[in-house]
Amino acid sequence: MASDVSKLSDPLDRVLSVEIARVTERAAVAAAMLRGRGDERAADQAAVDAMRRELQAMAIDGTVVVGEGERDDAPMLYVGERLGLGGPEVDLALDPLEGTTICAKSLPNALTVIAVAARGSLLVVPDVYMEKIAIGPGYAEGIVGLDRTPRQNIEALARAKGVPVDRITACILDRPRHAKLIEDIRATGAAIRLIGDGDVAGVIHTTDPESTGIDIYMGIGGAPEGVLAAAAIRCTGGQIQGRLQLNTGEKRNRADKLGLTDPERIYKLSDMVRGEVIFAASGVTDGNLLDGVRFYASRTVTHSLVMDSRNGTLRDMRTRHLTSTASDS
Ligand SMILES: O=P(O)(O)OC[C@H]1O[C@](O)(COP(=O)(O)O)[C@@H](O)[C@@H]1O
Repeated sequence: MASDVSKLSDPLDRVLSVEIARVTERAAVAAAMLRGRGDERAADQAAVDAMRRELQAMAIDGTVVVGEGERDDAPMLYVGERLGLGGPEVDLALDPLEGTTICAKSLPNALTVIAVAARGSLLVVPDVYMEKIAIGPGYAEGIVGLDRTPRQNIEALARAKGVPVDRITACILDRPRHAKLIEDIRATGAAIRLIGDGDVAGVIHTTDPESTGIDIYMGIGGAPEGVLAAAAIRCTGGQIQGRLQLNTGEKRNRADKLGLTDPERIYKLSDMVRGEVIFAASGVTDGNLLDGVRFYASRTVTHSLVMDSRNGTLRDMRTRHLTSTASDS
């Protein structure tokens, strides 16, 4: 089947946008069974196994473009792996457990995440760091950017939002590399929500500041997570920019091989996601936008967001799984 965007509106693909929730739900249940056990690897492996099993059973011809790593390092869900029973040719960007440490410590905002797009429409990035900036919908294009200082960005956002700077909250990963960024933002008077992990959630939180209290995401995290976050922003509206952190020859070579030849390039949303996309995330632990998995005697309940850029839908889904089927995947 052809992979152009128009084919993504056929009936089979409409089913896909709901079916994809099953993939993140099953991964979330598997990871949640290992919440708070202090074993990051086990939780991640459980999520990987569940996600892979569900993807294998779908009527797609999927290729992992953002996954668990290179083929040699990742036996499953590696970049380039083909998944599915056959059907529309799609790119898969996934993170079976975004926030492995969060899950192992049972802290907020661990997610399972996937984005599905027509083949060739997602930016393929090396597994390096990416500097990111993101804001939610409703602002003029380009009011913030990686080519500006933190102060310029915070002040521009406050002006656009019509509030004083001290009403703005930025979300940043709590890392030593962000010491200067944090200092610069605090100097403006803005507040900072420091998160231990999980910058896909951090970016998504900017799309609903009234619920999450987060207006802007800034800082350096994983490049694969940047593409996943961009897929979500493509569905919700909003803006994101990313710049790969190619500070060694080896990293520049890896980027070069993927055709990313300019180490200074700022990637915009339209560079990272070049077409329509379906994005799904399920909560593993409780968070600002998604509840974690709830286990009861007879059922397990998952909470997911499924977004589809083709029709601008955002489904906020709670799914009950009979206990006998929720954990047997
Ligand atoms: O922990 P680092 O090296 O600063 O990397 C940041 C990246 O790690 C995460 O916090 C969590 O990633 P994992 O789920 O792979 O542990 C990402 O959200 C973020 O992009």
